[in-house]
Amino acid sequence: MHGNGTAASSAAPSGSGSLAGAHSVEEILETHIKDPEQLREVQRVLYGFNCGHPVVPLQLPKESLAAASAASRPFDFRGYAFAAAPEELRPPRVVRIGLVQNAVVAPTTAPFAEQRQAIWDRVCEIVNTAGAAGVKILCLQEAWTMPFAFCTREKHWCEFAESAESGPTTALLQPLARRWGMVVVSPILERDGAHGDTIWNTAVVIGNNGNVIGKHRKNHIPRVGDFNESTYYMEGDMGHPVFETAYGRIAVNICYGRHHPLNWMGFGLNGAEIVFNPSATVGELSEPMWPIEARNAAIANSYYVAAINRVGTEHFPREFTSGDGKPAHKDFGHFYGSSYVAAPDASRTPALARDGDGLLVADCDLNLCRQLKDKWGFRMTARYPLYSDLLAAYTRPDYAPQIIRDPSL
Ligand SMILES: NC(=O)NCCC(=O)O
Repeated sequence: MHGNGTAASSAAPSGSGSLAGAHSVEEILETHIKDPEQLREVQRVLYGFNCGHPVVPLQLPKESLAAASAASRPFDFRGYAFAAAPEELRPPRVVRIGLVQNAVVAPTTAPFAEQRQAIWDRVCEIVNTAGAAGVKILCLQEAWTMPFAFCTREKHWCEFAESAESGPTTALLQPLARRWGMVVVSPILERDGAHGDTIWNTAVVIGNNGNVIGKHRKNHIPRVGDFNESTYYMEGDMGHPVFETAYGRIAVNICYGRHHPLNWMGFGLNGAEIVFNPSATVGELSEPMWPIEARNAAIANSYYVAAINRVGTEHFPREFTSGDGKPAHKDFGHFYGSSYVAAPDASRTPALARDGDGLLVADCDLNLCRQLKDKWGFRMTARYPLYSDLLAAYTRPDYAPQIIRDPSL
């Protein structure tokens, strides 16, 4: 499945965040299923077919592949193309999107300015590779400018928070967006100066002209395991905005929101064609959910989903606990990368590596969204007034669950 046009690195040492020595589930399947017909059938069932075959590898520009290999550290760089059926009245609407997963660079004990600068430098290298490869909408991982220090509950990490509209990270990305004519989705820790310096987990959407189109604040804050994010910020207050960009209508469902089907639905009702899901999650907690949730959302809402996860293990200077019976520890566990794109027809790309930085490029024909709506009719067969009545009743304090008890009990 890796096929042409990739700069994937060679066999992973086991114990480095790899899967028993492999970079990905796909690599294990390809290595061990020797019969091509059986491999194709496994791919069809597990990864879906797009227009009758597995999602096709994309020929990436040679110069971009060379840039990825020559980067300060090489990264997993691969591309795939989703097609739609030809239509008589509409031309294809193909947009090239990019997903970036990256490990932090400097140790978490380094001065904050040094940590942030090292991440900025690394990610800008990848952003420029994406731009040169023709990516038109790029999304970075959750809270990309910092270590995911929310496990610690220590407040000095709040220093990384900055203005969405005029902070240094937005200023850094604006010229890159202009240079490449690329929309950039930049998930950061936001400090809202106009509202008493409150902090949010926010994705800033920078347009292809370098302007800030808008922002979205994470709707659902986890309270699970070491994800002690509620110590830092509250649930977002911006609903389910969809951003109409030069290349299509996009939305951002930040990390833990992916466990909430109604959150995905909100972006769909507002007309999203691509929903980015920048995340930070670890193997022990959520890995079996990862290949399912984004894909299910793409199917149910007739849009593309770009699922992006942080990668690597981040060690913190002081021990922390989270009241879950685990002994005090200094790391979250391994962020397992494995970013991928899912399409509304139930097909998906293979994942980026579990154990290293990566850039995944995907050509998405947006015509596929309406084609799937026409085929399956989920928007028409949904019973919104029925759900609306249920939710209205459920949110009242006097709600009684609709349970019909077996009278013979
Ligand atoms: N960043 C974040 O919300 N993580 C929560 C864990 C998960 O959703 O898998």
